Amino acid sequence: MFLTIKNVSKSYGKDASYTKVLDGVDISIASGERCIILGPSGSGKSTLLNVIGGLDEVESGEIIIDDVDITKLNDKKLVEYRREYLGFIFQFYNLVPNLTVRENIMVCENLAKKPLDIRELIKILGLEEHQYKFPSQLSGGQQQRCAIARAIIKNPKILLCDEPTGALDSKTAKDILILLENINKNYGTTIIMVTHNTPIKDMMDRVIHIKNGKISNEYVNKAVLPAVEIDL
Ligand SMILES: Nc1ncnc2c1ncn2[C@@H]1O[C@H](COP(=O)(O)OP(=O)(O)OP(=O)(O)O)[C@@H](O)[C@H]1O
Repeated sequence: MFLTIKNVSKSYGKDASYTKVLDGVDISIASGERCIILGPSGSGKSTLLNVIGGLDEVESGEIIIDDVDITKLNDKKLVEYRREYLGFIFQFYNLVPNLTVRENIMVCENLAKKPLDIRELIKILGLEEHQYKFPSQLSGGQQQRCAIARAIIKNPKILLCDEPTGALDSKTAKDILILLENINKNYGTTIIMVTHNTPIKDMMDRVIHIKNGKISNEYVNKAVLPAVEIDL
């Protein structure tokens, strides 16, 4: 498998404040797969995404990507891994406010070994007419499209999405899902998404439910719906 999470555990705090957040999590994800992680609030979804993203350390277990256990990497190697393999999208865009849309994307383009063509990406994401605007001059959906462009410009193998549609109305959310579907098709990007928006599961290949830090249910979707047919 391309990405294998083996017996990963993590906890926070000590004594009375001790919380086991991830408890022996095992997941395997193929390259180019679209995977959704669902679960109640506080079940450990974001923590799981953060450990895959190397933003948070595991307590025990392994996270193996292309045969490399990233939990064993030193800081320098971890930065390289993030740079080469990962793109992140969050609920609240996290754009640099005093840079234009194009400049926000260029910051990440400059860090990449083999970036995608910025003009093509701006076009695919429908940002041509907005590229010289600042984030404060954009709607939420436009800001999220810019955040996607910024995450994708370096052509990462894995796109980690934490509630990417959480701040958007249902029409704009669907537009974003269609874009993510296109990116997965065009570039073969593996997508791992955490969300409370359950209907999104119907457009994903692998569905994982997490409860109290454990996988409570996991299956591969037999009939995946196109994003345009998702009823949000
Ligand atoms: N830095 C931290 N220090 C202490 N506890 C933490 C920390 N980060 C997360 N937690 C705890 O870990 C648990 C899981 O948090 P996490 O954010 O992964 O859940 P989640 O499933 O993503 O929740 P939500 O759907 O509400 O975003 C929660 O009980 C949370 O309070």
